Amino acid sequence: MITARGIKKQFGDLQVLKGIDLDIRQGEVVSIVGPSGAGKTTLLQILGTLDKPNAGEVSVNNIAIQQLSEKELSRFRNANIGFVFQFHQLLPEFNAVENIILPALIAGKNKAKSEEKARSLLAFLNLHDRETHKPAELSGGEKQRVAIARALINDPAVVFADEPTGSLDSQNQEELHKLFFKLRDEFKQTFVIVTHDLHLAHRSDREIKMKDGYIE
Ligand SMILES: Nc1ncnc2c1ncn2[C@@H]1O[C@H](COP(=O)(O)OP(=O)(O)OP(=O)(O)O)[C@@H](O)[C@H]1O
Repeated sequence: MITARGIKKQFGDLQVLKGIDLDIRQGEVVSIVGPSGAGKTTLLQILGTLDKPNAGEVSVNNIAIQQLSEKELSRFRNANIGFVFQFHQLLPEFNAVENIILPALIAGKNKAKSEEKARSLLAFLNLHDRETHKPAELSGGEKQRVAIARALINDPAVVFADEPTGSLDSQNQEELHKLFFKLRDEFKQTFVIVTHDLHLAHRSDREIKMKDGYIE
């Protein structure tokens, strides 16, 4: 479902990715682990089409990313890819439902239907009583679950998550782990997760270990 071949990336003189080949199948929870500076986030950004490699090719759902124009790429990304970051990046002035439906509105979907879907996602995430709460009125774990609902609103082929449990305590980390696996089991949702959380990595379907710009 995601194929990367010969990915290289450098920033100035620094060669961060030195030739990465990778295949990710639908319904897999894949963790990318490795020491700080190994290139994990850089790889995630390239797989997620947020950054371009200096060499190599990425395809998502059989679409070769480098062949898309910038406009086609943003449309493709919004429709096919969900993102979850360490810090939720919810908009403070919007409530949970309003935050979740933003990618759907950008994709031109019907507002009422999107709200209905946002509410059912919130119910699935055990947040049915938080629909009208703004981010400041939610706990860290709740904010992260709202961010996951936002990532899922357009039924993405894949969700990329960068340290999604990094700002959570162990109980909330555990809840988020369970949620990833529940979404995989019930919806065949694919996740690619950069993490220092080894408990999560060990429970994943696959652990990809990076070191110095290579996969070990
Ligand atoms: N935009 C950039 N410009 C210059 N250097 C960068 C840029 N992004 C990343 N780097 C450098 O590339 C290297 C790899 O960074 P990356 O964030 O991919 O590592 P990482 O494995 O995710 O590390 P961590 O676990 O600390 O988040 C680091 O040395 C970093 O400083």
